[in-house]
Amino acid sequence: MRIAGIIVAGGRGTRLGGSPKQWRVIAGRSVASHAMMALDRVGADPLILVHHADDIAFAENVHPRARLVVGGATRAESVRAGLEALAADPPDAVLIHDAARPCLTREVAERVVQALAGHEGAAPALPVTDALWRGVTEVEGAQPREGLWRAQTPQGFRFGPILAAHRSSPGGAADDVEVARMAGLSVAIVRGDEDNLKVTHRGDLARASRILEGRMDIRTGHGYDVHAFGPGDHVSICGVKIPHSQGVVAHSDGDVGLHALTDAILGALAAGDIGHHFPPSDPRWRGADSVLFLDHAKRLADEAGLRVSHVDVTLVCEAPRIGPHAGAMKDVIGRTLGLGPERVSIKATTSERLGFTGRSEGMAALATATLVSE
Ligand SMILES: Nc1ccn([C@@H]2O[C@H](COP(=O)(O)OP(=O)(O)OP(=O)(O)O)[C@@H](O)[C@H]2O)c(=O)n1
Ligand SMILES: C[C@](O)(CO)[C@H](O)COP(=O)(O)O
Repeated sequence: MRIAGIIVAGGRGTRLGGSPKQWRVIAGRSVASHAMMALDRVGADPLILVHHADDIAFAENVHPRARLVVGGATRAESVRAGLEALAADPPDAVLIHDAARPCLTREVAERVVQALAGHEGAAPALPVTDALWRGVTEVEGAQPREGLWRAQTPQGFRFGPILAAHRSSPGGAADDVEVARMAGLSVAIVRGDEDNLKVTHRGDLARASRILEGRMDIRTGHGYDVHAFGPGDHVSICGVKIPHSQGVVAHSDGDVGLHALTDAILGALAAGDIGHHFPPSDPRWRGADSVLFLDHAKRLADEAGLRVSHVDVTLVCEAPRIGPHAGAMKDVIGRTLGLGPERVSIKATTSERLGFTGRSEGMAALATATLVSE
């Protein structure tokens, strides 16, 4: 089943006040970006981001796969704009989600998708657990709560029926389930999540931020490598070929910096060490460019849903001098890992002529890598 995602982000956030809530940054990214990533994780494709006409600059930075669509004056009009944008190449189903609900989990979204197998629509909700009253300043009566639910998003639907329902809707519906029900569609209720709150009032941003930060997976790995100097006229360090009076003894290009860094990333992933992934006994890695090893570690991190956020490499040698090449080293590592120069640190030290590095018998490198969940 091909499932598209629509994230409605066209509101003004008047109840919260200040700049529109969906573009505020919590736990490292905008509220809308968290919402978008949640739909991305369940494979929704394409991802439509419906935004206010004034907010194009915010919307452009939300997600690399976002298709931007300008919304309308009400939530229902914004949803309709998103649905119409999909109509030329209709998916089988669509998940419609509030940008203002950044704490959506994969489990809730998957429950909605699974329920679509047997229904035209499905949506998450939580039963009302508090007593309900009617009244303004005094209690005028009790309202039975049995059979009442608090509606959440994403609300999922077969695409054709929900597009037709929105096209024929008179307007004024609070959500897409109401639009669907008015058109006679069946909508299953699936279990929602107390944490899937809609950022609406003061205090909700802080609560959402606490929930997201509590879920964040932050890992650190470290790596260490040594190579002996031997015959040759250059050394490769952190991807940069530096002329030198000696070379290094190694199976690959003997790049201590990239080997230590690759091991640091593998360490954060608890995925063994570089020798496990690229055995020295394997002739394929003879003279290999070590950028290849670093790229492999980055791909393993991507597959685990982790992003390399920062790396720090310390090179230990009496010579060659590292300083003049540190910028080029940062470029190679930054390009391979998708990091800006402010997130790649290259440091160097001599060992005061002590030990094997001090006697220039070889060089060493130490590295740490910090990985965070996407
Ligand atoms: N014209 C509108 C109005 C709302 N929304 C979106 O619908 C979701 C739920 O709406 P709500 O929480 O009411 O957001 P706002 O309308 O922004 O808030 P407020 O009512 O406080 O102004 C939000 O992601 C909001 O951006 C939209 O896409 N287009
Ligand atoms: C769609 C919705 O999130 C379901 O709870 C909600 O109705 C939209 O927010 P609003 O405050 O009603 O605009």
